[in-house]
Parts: sequence; C-alpha cells; structure tokens
Amino acid sequence: MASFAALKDKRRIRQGPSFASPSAGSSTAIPAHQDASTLSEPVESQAVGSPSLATEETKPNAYETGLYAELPEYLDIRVSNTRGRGIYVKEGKSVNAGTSLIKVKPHAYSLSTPNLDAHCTSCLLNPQSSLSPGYQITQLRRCTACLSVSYCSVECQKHDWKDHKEECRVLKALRGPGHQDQGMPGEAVRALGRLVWARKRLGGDTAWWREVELMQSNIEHLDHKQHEPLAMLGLALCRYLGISPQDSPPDQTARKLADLGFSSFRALTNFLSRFQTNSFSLTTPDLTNIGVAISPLAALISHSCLPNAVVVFPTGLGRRGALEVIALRDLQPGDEVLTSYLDVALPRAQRQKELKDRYLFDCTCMLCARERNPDWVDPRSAMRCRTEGCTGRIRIPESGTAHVQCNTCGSSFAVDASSLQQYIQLGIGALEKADSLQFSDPAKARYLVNSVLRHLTPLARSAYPLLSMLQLLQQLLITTFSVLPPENQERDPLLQEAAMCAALVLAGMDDVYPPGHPSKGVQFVTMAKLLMAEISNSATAPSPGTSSLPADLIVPLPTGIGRLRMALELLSKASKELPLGFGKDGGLVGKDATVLAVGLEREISMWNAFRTNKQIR
Ligand SMILES: C[S@@+](CC[C@H](N)C(=O)[O-])C[C@H]1O[C@@H](n2cnc3c(N)ncnc32)[C@H](O)[C@@H]1O
Repeated sequence: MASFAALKDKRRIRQGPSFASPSAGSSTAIPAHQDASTLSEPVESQAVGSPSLATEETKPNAYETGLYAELPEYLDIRVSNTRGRGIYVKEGKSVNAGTSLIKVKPHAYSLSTPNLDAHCTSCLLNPQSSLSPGYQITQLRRCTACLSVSYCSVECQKHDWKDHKEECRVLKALRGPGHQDQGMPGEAVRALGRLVWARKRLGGDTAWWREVELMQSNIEHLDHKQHEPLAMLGLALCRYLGISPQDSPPDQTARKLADLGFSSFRALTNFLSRFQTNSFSLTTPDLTNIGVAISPLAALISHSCLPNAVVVFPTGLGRRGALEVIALRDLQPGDEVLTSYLDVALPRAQRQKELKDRYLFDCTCMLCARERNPDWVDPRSAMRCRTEGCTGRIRIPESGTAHVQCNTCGSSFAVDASSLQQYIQLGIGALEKADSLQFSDPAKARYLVNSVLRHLTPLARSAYPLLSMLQLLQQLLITTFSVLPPENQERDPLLQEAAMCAALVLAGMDDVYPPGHPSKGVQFVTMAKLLMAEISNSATAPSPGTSSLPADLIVPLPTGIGRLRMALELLSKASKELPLGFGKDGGLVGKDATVLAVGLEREISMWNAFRTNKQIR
C-alpha cells in the first residue's frame, strides 16, 4: 500500500530558513464570521515612475524597460508609501483562484546542508518524491569531483553545471587536506556564491543583475545588533569566495572584490542585506523546507498575514519546474498580490516580532488589526470549550484564576490561566528544542514534545504551540515507524498515533489556513497515506493507557474497509484543494493523490466484489 518513504524525511515548515522571505509554509486564518474572499488590503498605491495609474497601465513592466520579463501582462509593479514596491492586478483585469500568477526560475538557490545528500541539487526531488510518471527518481549520485552535492540523473547534473562549476571547485578544495575543520558552508553562503559567480559569468550590465541591484536593502535602518549576523555572513562569504581580508594587503582584497563586482565592503554588505530581505524558503513539491532561493521578481510581493497568494515549487526546479506564485482566491482589478513572509499559525505578537526583527516593519494587515477587536477570538491563542460536542473557542485569560464563558454554548467554567500561560511558554521552549533535534535525535525530540503535550490539551487544536507540536510529532512518528519492519510490534501503535496526530493537525489547520492553501492539501494526502498503510493486526485506536498521546487527544479512527473509505474521502478533498494551492493538476502532490485514489478505488471495489460473492454463496 502507501509508501512512507516520501513522508519520512519531511521537515515541518513552521519556519523559513535563517534568511527567509515569502514562504509557502505560511498560512492565514479565516475567522469564523468572515470569509477570506471578501478581504483585501487597503491600497494606497501609485504607479512607478508615473504620477497616474492610467499611464502605468499602458506601460507593462513599468520599472525599467526590459526588467521582470516574466511578469504577466495583467499584473503591474506599483509603489505604495508604506510598503514600497508591490505587485498588483491591473485595472480592468481579474484573476481566478488557482492561477499561476508568476512562473520564474530563481536567480539562485541552494539546499541546506542536511538536505544535500537527500535531494537532487538541481530538481529538488528525492528518490521517494512522487509516484508521478516522469518524476520518479530511483537514486541520487554525488558529484564525483566535489562529493558534496547529489543529482538524480545526468540530465539534472548537466542542467546545473553552469551554476555548480565554480562551486564545485571551491567545495572540492574545502574537502582537501587542511580544510577538514572548515565544514560545509551554510545554504545562504552557497546561494550567495552561486549568485556572485553567475553575475561574473553573465555580466553586471544585464537585466538579470539589474533586478538584483534593485532589490530592497534595509541596511540603512539596521541597528548595531542587527548588523552582526550580516557581518558574520559577509566573513563566511568572503572565505568561501577566496577573499581573506585579514591575510591579504588591502589593494589585493579590493581587486578581488572588484573582480566579483563589488566596489567596496559596503557594497558587499548592501548585497547581503538585499539577500536577507528578499530570499525565500526553498521547498519541495510537498512543502518540505529544504533550503533558500532568490527571485527578485517574486520578492517584489508585499507581506500580509492574511495572504491571497503563496510561493510554491509545484514540480521542483531545474529542468522539471519553477518557482510559482499561485493566487489562493479570485483577485479583482487593483488588488495587491500578497504572500505571507512567515508562518501565520503564529499568534500576532510572535508574527509582529518576527516581521520587525527580520523585515523592519510593523504589520498592519487586517488579521493583525482584528486582534484589537475585543469580540474576536484568535484561533491561534484560544482554549476549547469543555462542553462535550461544543466546538466553541474561548480567549485565554492573561493570568490568575478566571471564569470564562463559551460564546457558542454559553457554558462557563474556571480556568487556572496562570498555569496554562506557563505551560504555553514551556511548550514554546520544548517546541524550539525538539525542532532543532528532529533529525539528530528524533527520540529525544519526541520525548520533549510528549512531556509538554498533556498540559496543552485545554487549548484549541489551532492554538500555538499545540498545532505546531502536533505537526512535529506527526513527522517524528512517521520517521520512527517507517524504518521498522512490518513484524515489529511497535510499528502499529506508532502508525496509529501518527494517523491520530494527522487528524488533529487537519482539524487545527482548518481554523488558521485559508481554503486552497497548499498545506491543507498536503496534509489531506499525508493522512490518507497513513490510513492506507498496512496494519499487521486489525488495530483500533490505541486505548489511552497504551498511547503516548494524552487521553484528550485520542481520536477514534475506523478500521478495515471504513479506514480505506476515509482515506479515499481525504484524497478526494485533496484533489479539490491542491489545484488551488499548487495551480494546474495540483503539482506533484496532486498527481500523487490521483494515482493513490485510483489504486484505492480499485481496492475498495475488489473488497466490495469479494463481499458480494461471499454473500451469494
Ligand atoms: C521582500 S521585500 C518586498 C519588496 C519591496 N517592497 C521592494 O520595494 O522591493 C520586503 C520589504 O518590503 C516592505 N514590506 C513588505 N510588506 C510590507 C507590509 N505589509 N508593510 C510594510 N512594509 C512591507 C518591508 O520594507 C520589507 O522589508
């Protein structure tokens, strides 16, 4: 039945990379009383280089002629007083949900170090990526020169060679004698290296490089503390590029910098600040965060915690695909295209802090503004009603022992808010630690999550950090059971727990992710695969006593044919959602879901036929 290899190494997409920008892992909330499709950001925009929108409309790619060639004719670049440049739907044009608004090859991208062995450096697929014909890869082979990057085929290696050539020389040297202690530079340094070498190859006087130069730099606004990581990154990049200012005379350093297109260290730092402000999380077709990418065109898009578009890589990169910006809902004339730069499953305070620290702005989006409405209960920081069967959510009191009332069923009960707030903080700490341990020590990561989870059960499934912990736990359980042989007795309970986590995650996601968000489609498929996995004995949900999940989180799941029917239902939901979040066909995950559904339908009809035959006899 379903293979779990593809799920095994999946990394939770709670956060972007160290230098991340608009990310597919981001999401938004649909408050119960308001449909996201009716929401749009206020637009106080003005045409670039033009006093009136009318003039702008007649000028495609208004900024400078010849730039942003991939911007479709129905979109415009405009400037707003508060957000700088952004991308808008032209007057007189509209766009349907699921439209691929932008399809562009990133200027550069790089896998994070733990993923170098697991994914093809060119197309991003891993040997278990997908069942889709044309996208099946059987193995990865390392580049025989540098032994650092891997490819799925000669075609992918050839495709990447122009970008890998210089990198290959440097990575090979780093592996040589005397360099053992230096280690592999991080993905940001390697992506920057690719960008710098490509500039050298293509020339500084090209539209390609001009787009890089025009990316927004926030360097002028950084304080002393914020300069530090940039200085560290600058040093690491210089080392990687073979510039060692401390060991060379200044004129030699200046010559080397100039040779790479930088007139001074300040110019280099500015370049790094642009990268910091504009880079994206690189994700696989199923949204696993695996590195960093840079696309000056896609980076023009402003942020909203209530996005109307997402950045995805539906079929990988290289020869197989491109970065795509997909409209999550119908867009009207004049609408600004907005993605989220972070995971909007985070509560407002965390989102505001992250955006301020990394992008230096105070978010005034409608979701952030709604927090001030005393009647609104944010599903990210809510408790669930204790009344059996009630789905009401209740705002968590700040402190003390408080009496709260459910707005849905009217029942009231006492809450030890101080303890709950303490457990939430404990949970956030445990989540961060478990996140960092998920690959190196998954058993410890699981222990950490489990030790706090039982204290967080009063929270709504959508609340932070409960939802994130359940997502991480699901992944850790998949990682653990998928390496066990079928006869291992621990396998079935772990599989069951993973399926229950998947159900809880789906329930929580519904409150914080808008319809069509690709994360939900991917989660539908994940849960379907978990239900389809072979269970050696006719397992039911483990009883509270045998599960490491707290009793409140035990979800009854069907067995036998009921289980398969549930899986089919999830795949059918996925096939409706995925084309919205990944565009046409739903990307590779959509194709995977179709293949799985066909197999499952066949299996269910065989089962039905077998049962009918038995009855006839
Ligand atoms: C990736 S860039 C977006 C493109 C940029 N506006 C430009 O002109 O090139 C990110 C920067 O845009 C600005 N920005 C994006 N979204 C914003 C928002 N919702 N409110 C205020 N500023 C925003 C911030 O200055 C942020 O550092």
